[in-house]
Amino acid sequence: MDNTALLESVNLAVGYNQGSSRQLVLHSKINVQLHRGEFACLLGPNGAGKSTLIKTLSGFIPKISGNVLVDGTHLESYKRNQLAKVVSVVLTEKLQVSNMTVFDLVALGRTPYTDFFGTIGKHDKQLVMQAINDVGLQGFANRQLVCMSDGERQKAMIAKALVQDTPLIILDEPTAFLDLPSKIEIVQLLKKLAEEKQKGILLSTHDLDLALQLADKIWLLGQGRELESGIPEDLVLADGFRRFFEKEGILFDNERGSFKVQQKQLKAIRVVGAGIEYKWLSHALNRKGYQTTETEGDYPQIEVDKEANKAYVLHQTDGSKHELRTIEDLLEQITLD
Ligand SMILES: Nc1ncnc2c1ncn2[C@@H]1O[C@H](COP(=O)(O)OP(=O)(O)OP(=O)(O)O)[C@@H](O)[C@H]1O
Repeated sequence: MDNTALLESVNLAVGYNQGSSRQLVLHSKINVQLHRGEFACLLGPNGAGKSTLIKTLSGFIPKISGNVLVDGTHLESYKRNQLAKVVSVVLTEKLQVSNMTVFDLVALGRTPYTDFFGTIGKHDKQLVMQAINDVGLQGFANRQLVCMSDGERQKAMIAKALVQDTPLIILDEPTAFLDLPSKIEIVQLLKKLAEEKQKGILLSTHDLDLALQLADKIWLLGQGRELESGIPEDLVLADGFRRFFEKEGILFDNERGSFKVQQKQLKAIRVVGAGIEYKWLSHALNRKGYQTTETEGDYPQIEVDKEANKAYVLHQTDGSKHELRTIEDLLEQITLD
């Protein structure tokens, strides 16, 4: 099996040339690899340099130094049309082609395979319609892009990348304008393409939760830090998300794999029980500033008693007892007492 990485950076420095002698170097010594069949997500806070890295890896902006290899060959050695058969790129810039239809835009993805006049054949048309369906834009083929929402246009751009039929696909925040079900659909579709067609797919995203669930590899980028890459679980265990994302008052919960807002927890309360009711009751109490504990003490106690159909039994420190059906009623009762 060919083990050459589809995309590789070697001591890559990325940034911007500002005038004749000034350079803004955002990151240097980036060494990463993306292999066939791999679905990688690039994550990092705002301004970390994700778009800059994506644009450098896909040849849209020049590197500062180091090398980018695409399928083992230096990026600069590719002729434009050759490169278009190896890598398709979806950037976030707003489209300037507003009087085009979805079909016309997606069909542009076939350009590397068409003749001098850009004529597209029956097979190309089928691929275009298939890609339009794959991204969930059934019925939109003849719609003008100007008459579509940002999310729909974003799906059309992804369809264009799909019909380009390249082994490597690089996308900069492709799900930024999509609603949650569409985000999941698109990310799943890209993951499936990586798996089934052995493509290498790299996307930058702020959807940490989706990346944790679906990425084969995560690349973490932060300001002034070296890029760290690995499988999601190893990065969590190495405190990667804490180091790259935590801010004052916002904590990454390594157990759950998600962020939580740090609340001032002043009052202790004992919670006894199990199951989903127990989990969401603790959630509500933490949100209201209670520190929940399972240890007995001189503070109120709540039993989660779903079986007996009373749901929540509150024992106050003065000996009073209240049986409540919802968490909302319970929170009100605690405040009243
Ligand atoms: N053309 C440019 N010239 C100079 N500096 C730039 C240019 N484009 C971006 N920058 C700067 O480079 C840094 C990284 O920007 P970049 O867009 O790569 O970050 P990002 O991680 O993609 O951020 P976000 O999550 O907000 O999209 C920022 O400080 C930005 O201001």
